[in-house]
Amino acid sequence: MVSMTPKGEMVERFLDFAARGDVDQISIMISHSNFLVNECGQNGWTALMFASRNGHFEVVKALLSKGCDKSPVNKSGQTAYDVAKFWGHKHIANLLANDEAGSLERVLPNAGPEEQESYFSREFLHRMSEKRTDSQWLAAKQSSPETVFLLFFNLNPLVTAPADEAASGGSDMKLCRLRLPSVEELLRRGDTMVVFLGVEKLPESHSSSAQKDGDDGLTAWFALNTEQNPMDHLRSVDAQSFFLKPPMPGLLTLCENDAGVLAQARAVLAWHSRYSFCPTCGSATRADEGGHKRTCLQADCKSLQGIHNTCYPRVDPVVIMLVIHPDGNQCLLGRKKIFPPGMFSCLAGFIEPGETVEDGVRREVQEESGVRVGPVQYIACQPWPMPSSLMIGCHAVAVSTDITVDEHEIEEARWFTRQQVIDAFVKRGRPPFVLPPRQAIAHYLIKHWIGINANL
Ligand SMILES: NC(=O)C1=CN([C@@H]2O[C@H](COP(=O)(O)OP(=O)(O)OC[C@H]3O[C@@H](n4cnc5c(N)ncnc54)[C@H](O)[C@@H]3O)[C@@H](O)[C@H]2O)C=CC1
Ligand SMILES: [Mg+2]
Ligand SMILES: [Mg+2]
Ligand SMILES: [Mg+2]
Ligand SMILES: [Zn+2]
Repeated sequence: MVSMTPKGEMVERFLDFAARGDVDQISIMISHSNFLVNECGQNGWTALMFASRNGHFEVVKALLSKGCDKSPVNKSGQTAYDVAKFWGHKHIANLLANDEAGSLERVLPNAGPEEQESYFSREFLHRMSEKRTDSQWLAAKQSSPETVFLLFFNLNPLVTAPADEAASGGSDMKLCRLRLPSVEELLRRGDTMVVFLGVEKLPESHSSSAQKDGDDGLTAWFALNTEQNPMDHLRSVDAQSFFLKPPMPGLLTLCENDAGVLAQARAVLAWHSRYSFCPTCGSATRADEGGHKRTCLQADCKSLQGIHNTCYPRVDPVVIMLVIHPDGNQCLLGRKKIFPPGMFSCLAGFIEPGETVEDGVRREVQEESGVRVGPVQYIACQPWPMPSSLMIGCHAVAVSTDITVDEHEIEEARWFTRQQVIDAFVKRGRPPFVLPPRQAIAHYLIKHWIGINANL
């Protein structure tokens, strides 16, 4: 074993405290030996990287307050920011990114924009997928008075309008959070689909004090769907509540938190309502794993051997793209017949088997508009729960400009100048077209293009 100098030992001890989140020890050691904040250990990691790896927000804050350098990279070329981002500690990544020169750009000079939160994407529950197979835990949660139930009737969620609906323009609708007494009767009915969504995220300071009596103190959420009007079976439900329909534009009126949980719940419930029979052999199936799996009841069915994606909720990838003219100053937008009058949006289409995102973008644009596309860059994505798409948003550069629309799909496609797009955003004079709603990723892709070019 290689023997260490006293300084080396001190550094390793310091890094260990950072990795374990011991903010008190970290502060004491820094007060004597400030140089420690920028030291790295034998594996090339600094204290900031260890704290970022393990999600120790307070340690990261303490290190930064002592002038710690955020730019060093480990042997894989990752900064503390990259480490935090990779392990999903968004709050730490944000803290580290608020910086004159973003470290991501230094390491990956061609990196795209920061991860973008979109409508339908906010995760305020912790999914706790490891509990889906714990039927005892799930049953206990289903009969707990703390548990929250969301109710859907034919995939339409039960909501309440905000008290000052006039002031909010009918937006910010809330999903009704029902408790056990309201839904007890529905839960007993065999035709109610039940899906475990997750548990409320706990503040970092949460201790294990709530764990007495075998209760873990976690508030679970479930989604229920019925295909028969459940109103007769509900108890003590707010008289103002109602089932929101149709999905478009109804689902776009929810508040941001609720849109996120709705996207998860509705996509899984829609899958159950469309896949009641086994896609492999046509037999009846049973919902398992808290509603995240369907198992065929036919003992010799192929779907029971190995892992089959037919047994799990589906997500359909869709590319959606803003195509930019070779002159850099115009973008291509199209309209479908079903769009509201005057609205133009980004072209979009389902990815086909064996296709990359880039090839999907090039094919769909050519099919729908006749325009040929060169470089494609990923920008952001959005779950789209109608019924269960994942919109993969890109910018793409055209290499030809003549338009021939596919009339089956698109009524009209046109190049719009940057000025026309800005006029549509600010609704100045008589804008040449209406933008898609702000909740749609198409809106963000267009806005992002305008932002990119703002100073040119
Ligand atoms: N969030 C947003 O900003 C926007 C979302 N969208 C969504 O993107 C989705 C796809 O866009 P489209 O232009 O309709 O796709 P598309 O251009 O591929 O054409 C739709 C046709 O593709 C076929 N298809 C292939 N795979 C399919 C699948 N897995 N599910 C259903 N149909 C499939 C069907 O024949 C369908 O009529 C739509 O569901 C739409 O709601 C579309 C535009 C904007
Ligand atoms: Mg399309
Ligand atoms: Mg298409
Ligand atoms: Mg298509
Ligand atoms: Zn089967």
